[in-house]
Amino acid sequence: APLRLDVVTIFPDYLRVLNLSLIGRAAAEGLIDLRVHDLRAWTHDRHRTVDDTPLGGGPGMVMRPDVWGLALDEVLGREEEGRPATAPEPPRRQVLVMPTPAGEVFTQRTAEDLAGADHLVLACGRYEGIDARVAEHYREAGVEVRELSIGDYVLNGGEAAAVVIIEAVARLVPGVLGNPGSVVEESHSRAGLLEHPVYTRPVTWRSLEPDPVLLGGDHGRVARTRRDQALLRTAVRRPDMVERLDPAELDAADRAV
Ligand SMILES: Nc1ccccc1-c1cnco1
Repeated sequence: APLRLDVVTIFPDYLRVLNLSLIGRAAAEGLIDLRVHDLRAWTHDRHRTVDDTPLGGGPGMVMRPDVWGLALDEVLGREEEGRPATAPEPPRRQVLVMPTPAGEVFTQRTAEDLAGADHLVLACGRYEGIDARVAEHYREAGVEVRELSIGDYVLNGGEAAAVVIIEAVARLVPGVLGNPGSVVEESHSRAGLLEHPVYTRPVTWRSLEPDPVLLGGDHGRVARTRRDQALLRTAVRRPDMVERLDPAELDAADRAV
């Protein structure tokens, strides 16, 4: 069955970018079942209100739990407040993903984990966030809830984070990428090093040339040069990654070249 992706947002148009290229084709090929929902469809009032002032005071607005509860019950297929469940049998792995600056950091490992789910529901919060009881309610109800940050910077809402998470996860779904080979050799995955610099023709460009080793046919030397470039780049740009390097893995990478 295709990976089902539901996104709930007050800016559904923001997610239209997902209909392009990779994800669009995968959806067209039935590998992914992407549905975007306007949260306001579940509002009760004429003004279609989704937020209110923070309890305890303070600036900004908080998104209401009652509106989110109705939306997520339906999208998760859960029976609540009188509506029968539509969750498919046998029970599949559902994950409620809530982008938030206060979340656990989303990494390639997280993407690999989420790619193994059957159904991802992404709740995109705006303003100061979604009432904390929403995550609490669904956790208590036994739903796998993942509050995820895509990095330490401030966005206006979860939509951009949702696009990032969906792209990183969807490309891991078998069949979505044309050439599965490219999924393996990538930054942040090969022996914990950054990707080496890449070059192509013309060999000389504005009097700049790549390391001549790359122009020879000695694949062993090319591989060693690339590993050295990856190590140097990682040491300069990501000292945090160098500390986490497992020397045994490095030796393995060494032996592999
Ligand atoms: N800043 C935000 C505001 C709203 C929803 C998500 C975020 C976020 C997610 N990852 C980093 O920031």
